[in-house]
Amino acid sequence: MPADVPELTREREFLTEARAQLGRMRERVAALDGRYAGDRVSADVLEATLARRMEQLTDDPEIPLFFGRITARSEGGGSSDGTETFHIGRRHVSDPDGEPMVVDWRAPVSTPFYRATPKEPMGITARRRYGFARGHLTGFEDEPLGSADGDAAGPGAPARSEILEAEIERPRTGPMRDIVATIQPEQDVIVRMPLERTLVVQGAPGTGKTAVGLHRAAYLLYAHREQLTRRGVLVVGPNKSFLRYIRDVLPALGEIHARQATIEEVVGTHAPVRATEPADVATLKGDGRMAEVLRAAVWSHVRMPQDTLVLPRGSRRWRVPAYEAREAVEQVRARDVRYALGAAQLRHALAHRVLVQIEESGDALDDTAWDALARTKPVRDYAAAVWPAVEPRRLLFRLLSEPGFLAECAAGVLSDAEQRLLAWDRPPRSPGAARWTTADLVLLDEVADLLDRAESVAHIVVDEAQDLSAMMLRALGRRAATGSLTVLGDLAQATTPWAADDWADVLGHLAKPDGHVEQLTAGFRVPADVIELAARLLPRIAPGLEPPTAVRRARGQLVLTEAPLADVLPDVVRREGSVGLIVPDAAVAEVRTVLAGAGLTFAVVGETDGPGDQPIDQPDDQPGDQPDEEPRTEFDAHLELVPASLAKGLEFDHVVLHDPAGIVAAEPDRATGLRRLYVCLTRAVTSLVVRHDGDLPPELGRTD
Ligand SMILES: Nc1ncnc2c1ncn2[C@@H]1O[C@H](COP(=O)(O)OP(=O)(O)OP(=O)(O)O)[C@@H](O)[C@H]1O
Repeated sequence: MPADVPELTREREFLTEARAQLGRMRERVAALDGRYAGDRVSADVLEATLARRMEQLTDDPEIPLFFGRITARSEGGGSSDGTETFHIGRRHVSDPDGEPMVVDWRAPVSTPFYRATPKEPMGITARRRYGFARGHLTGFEDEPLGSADGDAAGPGAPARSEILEAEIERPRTGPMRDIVATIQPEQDVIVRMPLERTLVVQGAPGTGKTAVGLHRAAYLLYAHREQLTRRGVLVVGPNKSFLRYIRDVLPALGEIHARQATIEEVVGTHAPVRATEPADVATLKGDGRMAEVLRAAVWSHVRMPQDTLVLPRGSRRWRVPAYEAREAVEQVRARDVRYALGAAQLRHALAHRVLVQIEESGDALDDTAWDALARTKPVRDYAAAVWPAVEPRRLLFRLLSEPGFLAECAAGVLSDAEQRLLAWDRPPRSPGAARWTTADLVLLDEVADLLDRAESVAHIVVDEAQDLSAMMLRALGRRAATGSLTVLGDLAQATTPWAADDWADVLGHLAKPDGHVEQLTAGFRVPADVIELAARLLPRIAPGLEPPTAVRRARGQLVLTEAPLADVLPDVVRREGSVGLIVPDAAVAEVRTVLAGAGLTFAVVGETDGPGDQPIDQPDDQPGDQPDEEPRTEFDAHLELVPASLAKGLEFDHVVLHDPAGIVAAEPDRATGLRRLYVCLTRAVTSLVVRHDGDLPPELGRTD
């Protein structure tokens, strides 16, 4: 970094001034209040808007207000050399005249900060990056990119940036942080893709998929603020621990209006999950063919009318003969509407036939007569007998407990053996007594959508999407029916028996066949030596996929040892940065005792409840509820004990991987076991110790 002291002083003064202006903007917002709104509803709306603004303007002194600056050729205005500068930060700050002091990283003017190269300077002549330590400006680095008269600085790659490298190499602690200061060009292209685009981001471990997906959500919320806050943004992650791990990223970017949920929570409105089931049953329930079975089951309720509808009115009785009623049913069915809407339309179609007869008899009826006729008891009863109401739980209960009904609905779709697999061994007494599984909830969600169209949000970011079944993907796809999705995943990290092995299939199940696949290849997490070890599994678990190219300078420390855990840990735990001890799920209890015996303090991933479970768009208005000293999530601990099944998506500075053979053996088949091992091996940022009992999986090859 250059020791340009006067310039550094100027930048520090600018920072102080920008902070003061941000404070002024906050005060102005705080001085406004909902009382000035005309009525109660607009007062609530205004208050909520103000609360959001306040949140955005929160100036955490530890978080740099800006992290970069670009010098752009100016068209009129600007300084005497024909350029103007823009400081780029997490949020917009303006001076009392409304002139921007810091521009939001998402504003179009900021794009060249992320993407300009000496070859394609995008209208800027220089890029500056700032170094900060605990919110204090420590230095800056300049990179010339082109001349003021429009010439490129020359061919070649962007200059090496120490600040960028320091950020990438920084020791990891606590939950996930934003990467807004160092988003790379190929990542930025994904972040700023148009809202209408559904994307799949395939990338090896640590290539920044999660980070990119969250920054894309923040970008879209900025670029389409009104539409997205009104229609909603949903972030779907693999489990609650993972959601706790990422929950601070969007708020740090000033965004609090995104719901974060697991797939179980997304479909959980129908019933609670109360049971698990064998993998083959869950896999079959997740198969896309189940959608056909459920559709047949729902529509099997419609019966062709056999009787005349008789509607007494005054002294007369009006009749709709069965053949006319059948015609009405056929016409409604041909419209291909949702089942519940079809029922309403049938009532109206029957009522219409009566209405015509009454009018032909010379009776004058007013505008409300049609509706009123449709609501009469004879019409409702007749329609309900022909087109009965369907309740999702009752329907699934019948399918899983009545082999005859299942056979009727699954004919030509599921084999006899598959039908036997689906059927409950010991059916519960009633739908209310059923112990539903996650896969059942997804089926209930499909039924609910066959009855009544699910509401769509504007955008869904779904992480670890390779692990979702076809039916789960359909549940998400319909929630983005009028919106779009950002789908993040890595086929090599698939660990569910129903996982996808092709992104085109995933897009098909999401009903977004035109979505397209982007790849990220630069690995920001895993050091080269560790990648080399993990990549030995790739030919076996995902033959077509490449390992990431490590961008970390340090090759990392990799140790394979048979020493007891109690001997390995103390040395690792003394190091700077977070430590993750990944063990087979079944070994958690035993290892917990070892850790306690060694006098080590630790948290267990997956065991934190409470605040982390709340979707972040729910106002957290009892800040005093949690004792100060209580960690907000398990990720505030220095040492974390991680069951292998919860390691996905997480990272730690130092990882001790205990019993790789046990991790592989815990899965239903070897390929899934090796993929689980691949996930666990790729959590380390700086060092990895693999502790084994001389039984390393042979697929890891020679390790000496
Ligand atoms: N441009 C970047 N600058 C600095 N750090 C980055 C950048 N991109 C990603 N990272 C860091 O790399 C690490 C891995 O990122 P992330 O968890 O998003 O990867 P991933 O592809 O989702 O990994 P996995 O497949 O294991 O879930 C994180 O610490 C993230 O902050």
